[in-house]
Amino acid sequence: MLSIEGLTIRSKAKTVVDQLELAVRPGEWFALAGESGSGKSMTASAIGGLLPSSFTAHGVIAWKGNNLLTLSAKQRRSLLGNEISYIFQDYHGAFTPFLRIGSQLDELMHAHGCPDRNARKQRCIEVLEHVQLPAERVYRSYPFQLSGGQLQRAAIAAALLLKPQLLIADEPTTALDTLTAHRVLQLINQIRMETGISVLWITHDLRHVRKYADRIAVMRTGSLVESGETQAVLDHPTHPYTRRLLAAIPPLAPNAPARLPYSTEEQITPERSGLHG
Ligand SMILES: Nc1ncnc2c1ncn2[C@@H]1O[C@H](COP(=O)(O)OP(=O)(O)OP(=O)(O)O)[C@@H](O)[C@H]1O
Repeated sequence: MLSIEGLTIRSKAKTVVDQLELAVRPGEWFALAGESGSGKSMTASAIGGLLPSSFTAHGVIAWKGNNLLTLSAKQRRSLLGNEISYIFQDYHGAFTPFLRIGSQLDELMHAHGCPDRNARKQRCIEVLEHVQLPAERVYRSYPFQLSGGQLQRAAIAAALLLKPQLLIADEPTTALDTLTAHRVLQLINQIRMETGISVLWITHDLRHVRKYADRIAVMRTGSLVESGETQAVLDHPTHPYTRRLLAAIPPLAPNAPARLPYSTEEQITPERSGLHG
């Protein structure tokens, strides 16, 4: 469905993603994991053409027979929302502060070619209900009248409004408390099962990966170190970096051992980490 081949992202100063290969299948939840700065968000941004202007992307991001890296600005605008949409850690950024949620959702549909006012309202209410919000009230609310968890749900509603086939969720729960985060992940999973949408989930936190992700790819300093079925990778990580990430998961009880043994003497050599240059 989405296939990334030989993706390299660089600025004049540095290469932040190096020859990345991965594919997201229809309907699956794919986790792209790795610690801060490993290049996950840059990869996610490249898919929608959202890279900072000082960076260029090379390679292929194949989607429905097109290389997304070669789309025109107009083609990209039509793709975003309609076929591929995003939710981000900073859910406040999804909405303009002083416009009601309803008018912002309405405008999004209007801009994407839905002229019928009643049909727009109906779809907005439907999608707000789908993310389990009190739809009519939220439709009339300003962003600042909602809690963080409600606002992230509204951002998910905005992302789903035009019925995309791929949802890119870039650290969507980092700014939420644990319980709210858990509920948001459950909601995304429920939506995935109901709609068949694929989820590309960017995360530095492996705690929830086992529960939600079908497959996982682990990145380190711009390169892929390991990928496969989630259970196989987490139960039998082949790369020391993956073992280190797993060992960093806080144990459930204060005196419980870490999830997997990890030797601090285990060196991560450039060859094993997949680093180039
Ligand atoms: N706007 C930017 N300008 C310059 N460098 C950037 C910019 N955004 C990210 N970088 C650099 O690109 C590299 C990859 O960053 P990226 O945000 O993709 O990592 P990440 O794995 O998503 O980490 P995080 O979870 O912290 O966002 C890092 O070295 C980072 O410093």
